[in-house]
Parts: sequence; structure tokens; C-alpha cells
Amino acid sequence: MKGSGRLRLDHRTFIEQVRECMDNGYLLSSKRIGSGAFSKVYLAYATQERLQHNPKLSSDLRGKHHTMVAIKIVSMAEAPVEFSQKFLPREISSLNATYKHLNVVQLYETYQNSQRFYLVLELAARGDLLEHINAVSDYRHCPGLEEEEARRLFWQLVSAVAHCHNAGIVHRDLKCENILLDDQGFLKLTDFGFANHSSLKNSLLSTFCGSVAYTAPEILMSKKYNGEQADLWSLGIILYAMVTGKLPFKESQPHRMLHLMRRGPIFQPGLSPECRDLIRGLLHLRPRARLGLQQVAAHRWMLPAVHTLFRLVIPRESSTQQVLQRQAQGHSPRKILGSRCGWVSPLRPGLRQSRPRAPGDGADSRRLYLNL
Ligand SMILES: Nc1ncnc2c1ncn2[C@@H]1O[C@H](COP(=O)(O)OP(=O)(O)OP(=O)(O)O)[C@@H](O)[C@H]1O
Repeated sequence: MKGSGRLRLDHRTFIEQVRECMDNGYLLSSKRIGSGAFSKVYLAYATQERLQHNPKLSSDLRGKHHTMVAIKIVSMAEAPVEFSQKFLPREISSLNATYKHLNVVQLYETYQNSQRFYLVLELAARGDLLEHINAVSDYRHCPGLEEEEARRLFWQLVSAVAHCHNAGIVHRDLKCENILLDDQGFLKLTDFGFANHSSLKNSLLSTFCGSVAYTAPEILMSKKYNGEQADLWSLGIILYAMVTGKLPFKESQPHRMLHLMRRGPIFQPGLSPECRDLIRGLLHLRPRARLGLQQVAAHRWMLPAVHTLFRLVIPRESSTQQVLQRQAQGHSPRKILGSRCGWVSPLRPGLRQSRPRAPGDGADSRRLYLNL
């Protein structure tokens, strides 16, 4: 189709989507905040009428003091049958099963017609963890987050994953791109397209899911695997990426990847021994040897170091209380000092690098800082 024809079609489709959203109580904006393989995600606003009729929505948005949501629109014409009949229903049932946790994106409701499927989601407007790591790395001229900030985010991630596992859900695609940040600095786990119910404790799975760079060795070796233990491996990769700005093992060929995994992660100087120990504890080749979530939570790196409390009071804040409060809201100590370090600005145009890709395409992992 020629360019102008394509544009007309896109415009017509958008107008139809606006109407369909309006019929269901949402004002769809033209601000596209992301796209997936078969979906587009837009900023939208809940109408007062919708708020009155949807208790999930009204109770959540009341606390946030705004009416914004993210609407993910899946085109049924573009999505293959496997996606619409397998992955989409899984995503919805996993989001319903994990409702409600501060660090897991909430699904408020869904609606559909023969052409499109709509998911009304909690908005996480500050982009994904990968963008955040890259933005902070650029600012610091040094790859990775400061350990203090990584710890604050990792706590939230561990809490989100523990909540999912307790609800019988294994995510199976944990990676920096599937971890979003909201405008209060809270981490929100998302993209449950590969998630599965693990109601039978110790039951083994066999499907390959996720991105190679974050995938556990037992999955690369096509062994039957335990979904929770595979998620733990991915947590180790994410923590490494947070504190170093790099991926520990990067190879497109699974057998070369396995070679790197056997060798183990290599750390840059300056990383604390406690952090190295936690990463190693998660990146055990033998799934059963990996630290469990409770052990992670009790690990000494997870405890805030006393010296950071002293470091925090150095900025000219009126009280320690105020400093800690601001940090809990997502401000790093640097930001307290008035620098522009830290969060990527909300919905900054041009910042997102999402591109349509097949689910599980590991190529996006190449976006990590200094490791392109
Ligand atoms: N709740 C949300 N708030 C803000 N942005 C979101 C939200 N959900 C998704 N996005 C944005 O839209 C993008 C695509 O969404 P999502 O990852 O859910 O789609 P997908 O089809 O599963 O993608 P993929 O093909 O990468 O697996 C995300 O990378 C993110 O940038």
C-alpha cells in the first residue's frame, strides 16, 4: 500500500479505536506509549462514569490522584491464532491472578470486538528499567546504577516476583524491558504473555520462553525446568544489569551462551562483595542450588548499609525524615542535590526504542549500555 493510503487507513483505524474506547468509558489520547509485536499501547483517561462503575479502577486511581490509564490494543487481524488463543488469554489470566500488588501492573478490565482486544492497564509512565539504566549510566558516565538505587529497585522486583509465585504464576520472561517505572518511582512488573500457572509445586515445564540473554541454562539445554527456579536465574541477570549496565552473558548461539554461563559472571572493580555474592547465588548453573526468594530477601546486600544513611543526610534537606521520604518516592541522593540524574522524564518523545518484534525475540537485549 502507498504511503498516503496507509496513513488514511491508520487514521481510520485510530478513529474507530477512539469510538470503541469511548463506548467503554475511556478517552483515548493519540499519545502512543509503546508497541509490542501485535499491540499498540496508548495513554487514555477514564471517564467519571467509568470510574463510578468499575471499583478496581476507582479505588486505584483515587490513590493516584489522576484518571490516566494505559490501553493496550491488540489487533486480532495481525496477531497469529497462537497469540490470540494462547498467549493473550494467559496474559489476562496471569494479570487477574496477580491482582493486586504495588509492583505488578494491574489489569483494570478488558473489552473486545471481532477486530480488536483492549486491555485497560495501570499506567507506568516513566519507561522501562533498561531505559532507566541507560539514562543514569549516560549521566554518570559510568555504566550501571549506584548500588543503593539498585537495591531499592531490586527489593520491589523481588517482592513482585514473590507475589506472583505465591499466586501460582511463573513469569518466564523477566527482563529489564518488562519492568516499568511509574511517576512515583515504583517499579511495575509487566508483560505476562509467557507466564504460566505453576499450581503443581515442583511441576516441570518444557516450553522455551523469554529472551536468550535472561534465560536459565536448563532451558537453553532444552531440559524440563522448574519455572520458579528459572525466574530466579533471570533475577540474577537483571541485578547484574542494574549494577553494571551490561549483560553478564551475551551470545546469540545457545551453546556459546552455555559456555559463558559455565565460566560465570565477570565483575567490574568497585562492585561490593555482597552484591557479587548475591548475583552468584542467583546465577548457579544447578537450579536447585540457586538462592530462593526468601534467602534473597534475607541476603546481607539487601539490607540498607548504615553508611548510606550518613551519606543521605549530607544534602541540605531540612531533616533526615524528608530525605528518606524523598528517596522512597524514587529520588536518588544525586537528585536530592538538584542534579538532573535519575528518572527518565515521563513520556519523553523519542526516548522509547520499542519496535515490533516477535515475542521472545532476544535481540532487544542488545540495547544495554556499552554492550550494543
Ligand atoms: N501499563 C503500561 N504503562 C506504560 N507503558 C506500557 C504499559 N504496558 C506496556 N507499555 C509499553 O508498551 C510496550 C509494549 O507493551 P507490552 O510489552 O505489554 O507488549 P507486548 O506485545 O507484550 O510486547 P513484546 O512484543 O515486547 O512482548 C512496552 O514495552 C511498554 O513500553
